[in-house]
Amino acid sequence: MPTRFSYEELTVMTENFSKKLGEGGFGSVFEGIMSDGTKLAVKHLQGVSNMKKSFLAEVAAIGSIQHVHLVRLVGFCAEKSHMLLVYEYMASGSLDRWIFHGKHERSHGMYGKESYQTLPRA
Ligand SMILES: Nc1ncnc2c1ncn2[C@@H]1O[C@H](COP(=O)(O)OP(=O)(O)OP(=O)(O)O)[C@@H](O)[C@H]1O
Repeated sequence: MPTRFSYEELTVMTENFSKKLGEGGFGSVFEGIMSDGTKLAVKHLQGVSNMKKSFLAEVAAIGSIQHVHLVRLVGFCAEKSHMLLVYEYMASGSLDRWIFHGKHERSHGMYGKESYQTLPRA
């Protein structure tokens, strides 16, 4: 099961949500670092404050999935109206970039060998 973090812990891990990685359909994603140095992606969900029950059910379902080709849900936070998801950090960027442009860009050598090798987990 994923770890339950307090909002305070995630605020510390993301240095007050200061490093934005991107923006998704449900809110912004921020870089976080755990005390052991592990990098994380913290997704701060917006407009879901009345969905706490479904949120927790989803977390339990997604949190039980572990697959080499899927980004792992490390933890979550559901505190008052704050709902956040904590994922392992993916260094290769957005999946759409790989789906729509990956082949073309790779063939032109825009990504290093290392990025190419991480493709199955991107
Ligand atoms: N695990 C991650 N590691 C690193 N960056 C991430 C991670 N998850 C998301 N991001 C960054 O945050 C951006 C938004 O991600 P998010 O998953 O919220 O959006 P999305 O897939 O575009 O849309 P949706 O919210 O509809 O799923 C991504 O494009 C990426 O740059």
